[in-house]
Amino acid sequence: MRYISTRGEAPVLAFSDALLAGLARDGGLYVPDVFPSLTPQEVARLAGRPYAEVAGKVIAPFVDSAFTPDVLTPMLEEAYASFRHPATTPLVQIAPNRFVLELFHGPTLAFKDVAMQLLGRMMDHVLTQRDARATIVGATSGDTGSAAIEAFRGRARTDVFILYPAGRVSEVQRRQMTTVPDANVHAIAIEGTFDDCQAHVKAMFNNLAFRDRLHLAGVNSINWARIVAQVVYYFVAGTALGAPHRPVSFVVPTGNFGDVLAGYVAKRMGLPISRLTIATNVNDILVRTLGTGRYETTGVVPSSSPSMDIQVSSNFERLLFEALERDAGALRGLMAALHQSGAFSPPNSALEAIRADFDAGRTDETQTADTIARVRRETGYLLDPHTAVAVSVAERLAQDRHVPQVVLGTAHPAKFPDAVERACGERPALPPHLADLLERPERTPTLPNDIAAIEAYIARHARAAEPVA
Ligand SMILES: Cc1ncc(COP(=O)(O)O)c(C=O)c1O
Ligand SMILES: N[C@@H](CCOP(=O)(O)O)C(=O)O
Repeated sequence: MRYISTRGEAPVLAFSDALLAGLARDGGLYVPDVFPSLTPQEVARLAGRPYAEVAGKVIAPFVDSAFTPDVLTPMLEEAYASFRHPATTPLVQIAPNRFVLELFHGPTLAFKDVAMQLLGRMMDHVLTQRDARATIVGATSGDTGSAAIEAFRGRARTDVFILYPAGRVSEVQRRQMTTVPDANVHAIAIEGTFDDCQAHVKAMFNNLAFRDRLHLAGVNSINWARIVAQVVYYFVAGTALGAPHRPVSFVVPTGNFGDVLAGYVAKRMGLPISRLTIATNVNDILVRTLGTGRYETTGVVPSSSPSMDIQVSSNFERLLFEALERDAGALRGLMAALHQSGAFSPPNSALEAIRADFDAGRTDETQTADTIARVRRETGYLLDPHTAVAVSVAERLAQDRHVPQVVLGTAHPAKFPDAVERACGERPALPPHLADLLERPERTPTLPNDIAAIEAYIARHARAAEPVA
């Protein structure tokens, strides 16, 4: 399997190189040159198998010789042993034919742990093989940052620098990043939005001299390995509900488009997915795009589901690339328009291709709070605000009642205690391993929303930085 850039002008890479590369050198995102597929018999054999075993079968076609089964299998077993639920990602029924796929039983209580626990181990393995070091730079609206810090803390070959928007993440999310004492961890508050943080990360990758001098690597979902690891739970849930013998639909709380893109990859690999529904909060650029045909950024509005307060959805580029039938030149044109004017209009054929697989719906703040309160009252189940956004969209969809509908449960409600308490009067408690989080000392510099200041800070603290030539 080789990896090509969506913009068509970067070197073609093997998996291990794409793993360390982050953004492609032409500013694009790496994708496999072909999507591997599983036969219906192979899909059927995944039903009821342990999570790590399913992960081995789904991930194997994407990796290279650095991850032979004798390396990958123990790595997967170790990664998912860190989850607090024996099923790793259990399904919980909340209504007739509607299920929540709980993805938040990992160490930092959000779905990001599923991929990050593996990514940390994979990167360490490749860096050790090469006797190399890397400087990880990432942007977070709250959850990627804590998951990355947890996965990389204390690792000798990596320093991790996470940019988060000051004042725009929950207190629990911030403290999960700022209370980690390991010297290789740097959680940096930026006076801006998540979109600003993500733009700075991309700018650092596009500054080739800086990138090479610091040996930059990325752990956001610009990294293809993140997507692959997330494909696994679609197969786990789909086969538990009858695939390949019957189709399943998924409703996905969406921001940067990594999670729902993983569902699309699962479908391309042979999982019978009927519909993939993009669920957004009031930051609804993707809903507007599917509705009007125009992708147009507006200002980010803070919400009770802050991890989805995103306007520039990185992985939408990967879907557009497919919808444009892999025409990298056409994609470069759309991305140039986005850069110049903050908007673009994909051709009708691409929009139709997207609408053939995807629906989209938006949930406002009142609907989110009402959904948390009502579902708690009627079923006893406590939703976090991100999952509530998707449950609300799911309830309003015209749904084929013969197709099971799975809502991705992306975070534990205790990560957002204020929003949950405002909605339903109950304050969810943190699990025992985080019980004293609010008492732990914090360490977090604040930097201006300025790429020069950020690069200077990272260059000063990164152990992998080569001297300036
Ligand atoms: C809790 C939670 N739900 C949903 C999302 C949206 O996921 P994605 O960015 O993959 O679309 C995020 C952030 O990524 C998140 O942290
Ligand atoms: N919601 C995310 C934003 C970054 O998304 P990623 O999947 O590209 O890492 C977060 O919690 O940080």
